[in-house]
Amino acid sequence: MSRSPSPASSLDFFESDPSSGEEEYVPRRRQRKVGAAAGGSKKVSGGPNAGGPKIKINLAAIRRAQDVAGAHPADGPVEEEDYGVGDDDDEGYFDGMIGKRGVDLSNQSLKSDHALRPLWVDDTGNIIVEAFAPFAKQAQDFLVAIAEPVSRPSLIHEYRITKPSLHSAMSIGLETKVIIEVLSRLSKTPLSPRLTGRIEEWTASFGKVRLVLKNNRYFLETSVPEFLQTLMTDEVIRDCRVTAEAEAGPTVFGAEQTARPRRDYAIPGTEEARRAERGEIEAGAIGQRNRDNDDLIGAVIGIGEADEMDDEDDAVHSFEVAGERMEDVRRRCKDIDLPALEEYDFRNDVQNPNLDIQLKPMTVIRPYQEMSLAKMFGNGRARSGVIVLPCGAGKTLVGITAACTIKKSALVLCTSAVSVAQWKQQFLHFSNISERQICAFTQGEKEMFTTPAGIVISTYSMIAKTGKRAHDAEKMMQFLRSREWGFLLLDEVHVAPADMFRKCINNFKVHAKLGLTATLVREDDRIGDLGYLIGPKLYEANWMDLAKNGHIATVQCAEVWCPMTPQFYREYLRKSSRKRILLHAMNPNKVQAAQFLINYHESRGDKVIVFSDNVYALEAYAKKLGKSFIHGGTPEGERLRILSRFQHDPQLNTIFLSKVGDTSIDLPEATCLIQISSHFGSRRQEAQRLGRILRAKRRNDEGFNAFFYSLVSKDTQEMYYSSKRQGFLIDQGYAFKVITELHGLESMPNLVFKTISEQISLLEDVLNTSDDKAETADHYMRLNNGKLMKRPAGTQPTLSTAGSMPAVQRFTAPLEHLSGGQNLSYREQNKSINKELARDERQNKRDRVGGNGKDQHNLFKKRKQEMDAIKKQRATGV
Ligand SMILES: Nc1ncnc2c1ncn2[C@@H]1O[C@H](COP(=O)(O)OP(=O)(O)OP(=O)(O)O)[C@@H](O)[C@H]1O
Repeated sequence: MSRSPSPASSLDFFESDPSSGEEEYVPRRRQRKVGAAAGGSKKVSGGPNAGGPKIKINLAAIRRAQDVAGAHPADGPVEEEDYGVGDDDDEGYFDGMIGKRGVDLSNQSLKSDHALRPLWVDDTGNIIVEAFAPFAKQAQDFLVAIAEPVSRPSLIHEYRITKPSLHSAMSIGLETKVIIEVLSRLSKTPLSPRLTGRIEEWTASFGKVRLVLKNNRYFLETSVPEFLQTLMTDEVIRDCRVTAEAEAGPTVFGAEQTARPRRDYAIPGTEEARRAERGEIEAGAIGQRNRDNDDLIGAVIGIGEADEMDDEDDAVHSFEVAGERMEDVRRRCKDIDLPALEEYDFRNDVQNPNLDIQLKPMTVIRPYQEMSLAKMFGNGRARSGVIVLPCGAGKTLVGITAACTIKKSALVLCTSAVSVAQWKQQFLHFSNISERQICAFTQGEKEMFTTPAGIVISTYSMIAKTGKRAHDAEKMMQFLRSREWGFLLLDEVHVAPADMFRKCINNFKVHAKLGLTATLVREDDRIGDLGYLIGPKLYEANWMDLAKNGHIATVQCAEVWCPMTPQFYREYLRKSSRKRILLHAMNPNKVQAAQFLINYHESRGDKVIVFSDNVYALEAYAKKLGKSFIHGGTPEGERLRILSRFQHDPQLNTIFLSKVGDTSIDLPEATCLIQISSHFGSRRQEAQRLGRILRAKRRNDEGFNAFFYSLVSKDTQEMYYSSKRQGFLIDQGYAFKVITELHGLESMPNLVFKTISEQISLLEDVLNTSDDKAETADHYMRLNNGKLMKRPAGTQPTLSTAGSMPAVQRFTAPLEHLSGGQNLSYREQNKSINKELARDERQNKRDRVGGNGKDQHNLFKKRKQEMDAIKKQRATGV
């Protein structure tokens, strides 16, 4: 399945079948482990009752890149991400997993009909799926619900049962008995008692404790007296109790408090909703259908419906906890294995006014969007949790449909002012909400809705801001804090665990929370915190399935190895790590590879985005190759003009973008992406960048492929970071191919840096450049008054950050900033290709209206003649 990189004779290797396992490239970090300590293959012997053959599974080839400790370059600084993300590669979501790595089946015997069953399940909870086996599709639907997908390439998938994954399963209505029974039926070997024991132990207490918001006060509820005892005597939770309640002891409610109905209404935008509207199905029928659907695999292998929760008839004990200690309560409940379930019975909430919002009749949601929402609303209530869908798959519509289902006031948080504008526009586009009912809370807009219920859209940084606020912003915050919200929607929820944003979740009285993301990864250990901050993962789509069905584009990925020139490499080995960054980014062979690929793809009719985190390299490449570029310092008008020309002008087919283009950029025209310098090892950034071409307009053309190239200087630290960055995408099933030679490059006309003297001159430029140019962060933003300033920590660079800033800002800065000296490096851009392009455009315009006299419209000719006559009269006095 894996192969060592070999020279590609030309780009035509992309024509090979992308689904072929043969073509898959396993990154270096994995390769090191293959056949070494990992124990490349394991034997499974047929037991006495097995009757099956002896089977060998090559496990090493499908292990995750993250499993293997790659050599960390001694000089490789790991830069902090935005939002306070640190540098450790950890997988918080997997905390509490049963087994660590690998599938050990040495003591297991095969069932006689094992060939029909798709799963290998070991006693530690690691699962291998044969994606080609009968029932594999149903098995995967089931596994997504009960386990963490670890890696899903074309033929063999890997999952892992973890404590949080079991909690997710329970939260969407699966029962312990069903989980064990279905797993057992799908497994080629009998389940070990150790595994079933663990599953029983870990699911025993789930769903028995609930966190409920009533009349602006939070209560912990349980119907199990021992759990109540544990909660009330726990020192952390005791500390969070509201004192008056503590003295009074817990309240006992009737059984109706925990009744768990089935969903008996249709999710808007679905076929079911349309049939219900036409009166073709009734509520009772919907409830029954959902009962059947909830039994995920029952229809296929004959398991009966899941049992109802057995606590329905018990009395419920509850005590109040302080709203401002919510994070502590949630975390503690998780730590003592009594995770608090948060569900909102919005249909029976009479305290909060209803919001008149529904999807427009023309809005139809896609099957995977419906499936993710069915997990959220499975039992009639709104479960808090996280939905994971690939970039460009339509998370916005999922969020809007959830809001249309709950029909209560909603608060939407996004990462930038651009996203706020996009969310507002999408709400207005897909639903019947009126302008009066929806408002944005950003630096520039601070309107409140005037109706009893409404929607507010804001940014994490706006909400999390500490210190003194402007009067109107403070008033808005008071408004937001003072009321109960039916629904909190968190876009790009992977940012929420960062210190500065956590308070966004705890600051408000919220019933249901939904987090949306494409990349449930962070380079620190905090992704697991989402489990208690928001709720369990409710659904995670398979990127490859969505690509197969044309919902996102099919992408061919490649890593292009560019050898360093001898001169550059000599300096690379001598210099400090900061200078090294510039040297491997500016490697002349890499510039040539970029030029070759741009030419190749432009000639095929592709629109190309070139990403560079390093602004120095970005400008140098773009100027040398005569292309337009955008970074944090590019004025707003110029950005818009370049983006618009990229979309509509057949003459402008390539743009260079810095980090500002990572998110919030919707360019469905783009079909090819080339990365020349990247942000160390961020898996999330790699996936977000790929997301820019997943929306390709032409994705439904037969045989259409988008292309993603990462250019890497060979034998430098870039190679290590590159393989780390690819980890997430490889686990989604993307195969990275290695190109070591671009045939035809040498003979390309106008090849840049062809002679040694040109290369040495470039080297001199790089060596004479100050080390701070090595920074990969695009630290600058342009204010409305045209000045550049350092972007505040924690804010994300976006394509219109400038527009979101106030005209006047007070900030501390060195003296040269007062003289505008800090702009010097950006002044240069005024002479850049961007300016030349603008000049050309003006000239073209003049030519079009006939400024040079040729092809002039008669009207202009006449006007010119009149003006000439007047001038002549004045000059001659006649
Ligand atoms: N059911 C649908 N019907 C019609 N259009 C849809 C549907 N779902 C999504 N889209 C369209 O797909 C495009 C991508 O959607 P959206 O911007 O929500 O993606 P996303 O998942 O948020 O991507 P990213 O993570 O990159 O921001 C949008 O133009 C959106 O209108």
